[in-house]
Amino acid sequence: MNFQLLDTLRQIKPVVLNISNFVTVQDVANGLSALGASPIMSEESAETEDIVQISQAIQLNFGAFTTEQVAHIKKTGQLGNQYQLPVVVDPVAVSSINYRHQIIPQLLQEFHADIIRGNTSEIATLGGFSWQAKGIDSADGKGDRRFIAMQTAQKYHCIIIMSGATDIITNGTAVTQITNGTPLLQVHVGSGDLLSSISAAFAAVSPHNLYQAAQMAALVVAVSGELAAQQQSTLGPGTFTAALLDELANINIQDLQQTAHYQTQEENNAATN
Ligand SMILES: Nc1ncnc2c1ncn2[C@@H]1O[C@H](COP(=O)(O)OP(=O)(O)OP(=O)(O)O)[C@@H](O)[C@H]1O
Ligand SMILES: Cc1ncsc1CCO
Ligand SMILES: [Mg+2]
Repeated sequence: MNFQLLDTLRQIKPVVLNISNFVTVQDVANGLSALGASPIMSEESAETEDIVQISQAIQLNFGAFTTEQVAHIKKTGQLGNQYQLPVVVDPVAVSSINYRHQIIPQLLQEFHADIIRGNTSEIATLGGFSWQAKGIDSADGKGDRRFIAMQTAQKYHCIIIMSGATDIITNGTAVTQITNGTPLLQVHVGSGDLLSSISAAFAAVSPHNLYQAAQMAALVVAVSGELAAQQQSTLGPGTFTAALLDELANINIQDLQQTAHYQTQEENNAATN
């Protein structure tokens, strides 16, 4: 785990281009900004290439798209690949809605996603596994989440972040499991979207080691949520939202080291298991 990436992110303040959904766009912008990155959002295809040229990473959220936005996402993803920026995809509700189940795998053929971040059912669906979902949320299911995440990473040649009470990060061979967090993150709509955008911010400052970027993104969100839930001022989902933003701004390497609960399995071991 490369904790130093947190300070690097704050020094560089990478510009992260987000195609966000209209539900969580402000959470994503404010969360990125609180952490120390520089968010920019856009819905206009005519300006996409200009914005890609001033960005250090791209996050494409498939939360609520129109036909025009599908074309915009495709163009942005392709330009991201062309300009060699890390591209993060969030396949919101791909498991629950047939239309998305058709469109999202197609989009993933049109450009390469470097990191895909989704909940268990979203990642399982992309990987070709079945897992119950309820709207935007994952539902209970039986299966080996670690195996599903690894297979999906191999299928898409990317890093997978499968979020949940335990976050699983994998490049297809090495695996990290993070058990930090709080059920309030699950209640807060958009904490997954925020994690996806923060993954892009870390990818921007660790472009040659996206696995480390994904590890840090998942750890920072989970630990910030856990510490926010412990604040005396946190009474429920409303106050949690404010406390989460404060924690994202205040969290430092020492907090992470003291609070982190994770296990890693490196490539050599993973290959034999
Ligand atoms: N039961 C839980 N306990 C602790 N942390 C959780 C729990 N469920 C989710 N989290 C944390 O919440 C964050 C978002 O993960 P989640 O799987 O809820 O994403 P999501 O379903 O895509 O969310 P959304 O669609 O609302 O953006 C992650 O940091 C994850 O660790
Ligand atoms: C609630 C909701 N509906 C479409 S996107 C979204 C936010 C989670 O991504
Ligand atoms: Mg989601």
